[in-house]
Amino acid sequence: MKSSRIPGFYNLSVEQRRDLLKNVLDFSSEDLDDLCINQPLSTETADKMIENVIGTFQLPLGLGLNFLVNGKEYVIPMAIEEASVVASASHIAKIVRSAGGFQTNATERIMIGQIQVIGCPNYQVAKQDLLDQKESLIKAANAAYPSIVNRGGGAGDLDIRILNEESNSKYGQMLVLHIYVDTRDAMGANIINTMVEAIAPIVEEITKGKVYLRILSNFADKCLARARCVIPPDLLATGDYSGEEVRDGVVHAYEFAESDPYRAVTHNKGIMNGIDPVVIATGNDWRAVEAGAHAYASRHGSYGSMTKWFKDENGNLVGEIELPMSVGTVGGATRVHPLAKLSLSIMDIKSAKELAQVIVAVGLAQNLGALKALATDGIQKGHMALHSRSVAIAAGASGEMIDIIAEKLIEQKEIRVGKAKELVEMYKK
Ligand SMILES: CC(C)(COP(=O)([O-])OP(=O)([O-])OC[C@H]1O[C@@H](n2cnc3c(N)ncnc32)[C@H](O)[C@@H]1OP(=O)([O-])[O-])[C@@H](O)C(=O)NCCC(=O)NCCSC(=O)C[C@@](C)(O)CC(=O)[O-]
Ligand SMILES: NC(=O)C1=CN([C@@H]2O[C@H](COP(=O)(O)OP(=O)(O)OC[C@H]3O[C@@H](n4cnc5c(N)ncnc54)[C@H](OP(=O)(O)O)[C@@H]3O)[C@@H](O)[C@H]2O)C=CC1
Repeated sequence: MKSSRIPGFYNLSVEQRRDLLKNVLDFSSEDLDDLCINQPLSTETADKMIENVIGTFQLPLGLGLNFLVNGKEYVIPMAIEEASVVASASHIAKIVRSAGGFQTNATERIMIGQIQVIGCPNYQVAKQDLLDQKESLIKAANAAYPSIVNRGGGAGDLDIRILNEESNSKYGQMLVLHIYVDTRDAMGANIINTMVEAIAPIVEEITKGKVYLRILSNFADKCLARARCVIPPDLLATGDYSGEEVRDGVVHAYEFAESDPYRAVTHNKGIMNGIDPVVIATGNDWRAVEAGAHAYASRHGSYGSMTKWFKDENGNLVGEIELPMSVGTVGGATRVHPLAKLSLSIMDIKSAKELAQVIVAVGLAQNLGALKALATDGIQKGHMALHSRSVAIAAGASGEMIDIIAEKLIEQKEIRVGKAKELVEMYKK
């Protein structure tokens, strides 16, 4: 990829955008047309993916542009129904690339499997007996899934917790075994679930208790991805607002989210506006990512911001994000849904670790996009202007009428379906 900076991409027609993409990314016309125009997910494939299929459900697939992450150019496929998200991500990526781009890193991709044991005659003894058998339990887990070991991953460690030990606890005692598994480029749910189910009988034998749940934990706090950006204030100036004013507004917005869960939830929704579309476009499990991200935002006891924004000693705006990111470049639907394969090739992603880092960079950009708008003109100006086309369609506009009605809604500063219906009726007369 030469550059992800493609000015005015949004002014082109969909066909022109596809043509440009073919040139930039070296895709054959047939490949792209097959995926985008001809049925991208066939009913036959869909019928094999889930149950009781009657069809497929489509979402718009747009491209987040201008992303520079660790010095590499990325065009980011985003599958989302909400207007202004893709524009906003591209807008901030354009600013951040002028400041050197996003810097990212990630931990090893260690996922956690849980085994719940109830009714141990002595929980402390059971815990010690399991720890004494640690090596053989890990060996048994790996024997249940040798291919992940051959790929350089597999179970590497375990630990034990006893829950509800206090005598006044509302619930009964239970022992929980955590097994830590490097799942390489897979999200790893099936790998982990196979392992925990395989070792459960051995755990029962050792603890003399009864095993109930054996399942992956979506609180993937050992599979983290991080992104950071440092932006000189002059790059943030907009309209009548100086860069310093925008920077300070963003920092105040962060402090609001950190101080108030009512604001933190909305703030974090804005972050997931960027994260979910990439997770969906790559065929990953967005429920797993959502659950993990919100739990991580509560890890200090109260629900807070998934990002951090502050002013550094040189007056720059610094943004940081760290989230669990249990995504894969293999497994699940990543290699089944044709558009997921296309999305991974558009980004030229080589590993799950790389994908995780790009995703959190998009989340950080999206958060700044929303905060910059909120701290200056307000969200309605940019967001509703772009949403006006959906409002026109909802009111019954079609074809060339859509843009005409949308423009009138913006002009008259009344972007709502009732008004659009009136305009559609007038247009038809
Ligand atoms: C919408 C913008 C970007 C306009 O912002 P602007 O300053 O008018 O943009 P611009 O015309 O100066 O263009 C700057 C760049 O933005 C991109 N861009 C600009 N327009 C387009 C377009 N039509 N299509 C595609 N890309 C577009 C494009 O990259 C362009 O560069 P160029 O290529 O021209 O050199 C800005 O107003 C914005 O970012 N607003 C925020 C939008 C947002 O956050 N939407 C999310 C929905 S609201 C929500 O759900 C979350 C929230 C808000 O509640 C979260 C929270 O509370 O924290
Ligand atoms: N709580 C949750 O989140 C749950 C989620 N799920 C679902 O599980 C699915 C994800 O499970 P997952 O185990 O990732 O997927 P899969 O079992 O579909 O795929 C993983 C397999 O891909 C193969 N593989 C090929 N190349 C690599 C590589 N480089 N690194 C790692 N593995 C590779 C491996 O098999 P081999 O070595 O044999 O080739 C590996 O076992 C998702 O669909 C998710 O929705 C399911 C249950 C619970």
